[in-house]
Amino acid sequence: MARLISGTATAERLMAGLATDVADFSRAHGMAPTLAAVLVGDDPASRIYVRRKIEQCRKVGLGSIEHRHGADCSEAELLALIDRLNRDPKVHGILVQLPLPPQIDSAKVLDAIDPMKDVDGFHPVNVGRLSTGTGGLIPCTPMGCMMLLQSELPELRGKSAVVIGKSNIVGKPVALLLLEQGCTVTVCNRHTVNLPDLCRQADIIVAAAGRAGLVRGDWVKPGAVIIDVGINRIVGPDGKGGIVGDVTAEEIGHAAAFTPVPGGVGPMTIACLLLNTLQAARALRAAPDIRISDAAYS
Ligand SMILES: Nc1nc2c(c(=O)[nH]1)N[C@@H](CN(C=O)c1ccc(C(=O)N[C@@H](CCC(=O)O)C(=O)O)cc1)CN2
Ligand SMILES: [Mg+2]
Repeated sequence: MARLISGTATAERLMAGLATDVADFSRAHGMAPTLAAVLVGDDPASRIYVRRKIEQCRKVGLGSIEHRHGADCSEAELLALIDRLNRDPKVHGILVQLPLPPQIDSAKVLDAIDPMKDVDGFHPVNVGRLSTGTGGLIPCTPMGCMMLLQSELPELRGKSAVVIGKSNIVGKPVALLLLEQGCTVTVCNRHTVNLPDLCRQADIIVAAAGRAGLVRGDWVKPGAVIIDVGINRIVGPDGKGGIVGDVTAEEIGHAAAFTPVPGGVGPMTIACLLLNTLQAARALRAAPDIRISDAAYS
């Protein structure tokens, strides 16, 4: 039977360690690392995720500020808010919950966030740092994927990995992180010719295509490790709603290990966001002199 890699348990352990580190930071600097979470519009899932992020901040002792705007918020208003948060020395991390309403250019908004406060790791400076392996803030879901994968397979050098999905949030950054660890990476999408054959050769499959049950049992090599990033809302034959991943979980008993949905990568996303907020606060404290806006750092 394949081992279940619990994101819920790993996230809890990560949060327990974080609580200690956050307390140390707060004691040393007389202020808690603080996250500003920006929610625009009324997408129900986004509201739940932002609420959870704020709750989890409280659990580990991080400060948090929530900024809510209606669905009719203009791009200019949002950019003005980002500018204020960039300049606010009491804010160490800025997160703009995605997706944004259609009148707002998401790329423009993400580009406006100070890269040192970009705790989602979506700013082009952090994307560039990731692609050159030169540090920066790493996107939360890919970081969570790597932590879960390495808890099962500590040595990744020489392993073959297939990533299904090329999104900026998951597919591309996770492929870069795998490359950095010495994997041979094939980045695919659900239209890739011979996708099942490519998967059958892989030691690692990261499924991030957003298609319920896309990866079937006979696509999986015995002993492979499967990281399922899909979050697909479905209605079962009994009429009840639920969430499933991109992998047909009941068919992969011959894998070595897999992340479940729910309870796999999802909980790690928020834990890694908290970790990034602490990292950002530390980096800002370490480099106060190069920041024109932070006169309050002493
Ligand atoms: N600014 C950002 N926007 C979005 C991100 C992101 O990382 N930054 N990722 C997703 C949403 N997301 C966090 O924001 C997120 C998604 C899912 C989970 C999670 O814990 N999922 C559960 C199951 C789903 C549920 O219960 O509703 C799980 O997998 O166990 C956490 C965070 C898009 N937007
Ligand atoms: Mg948009």
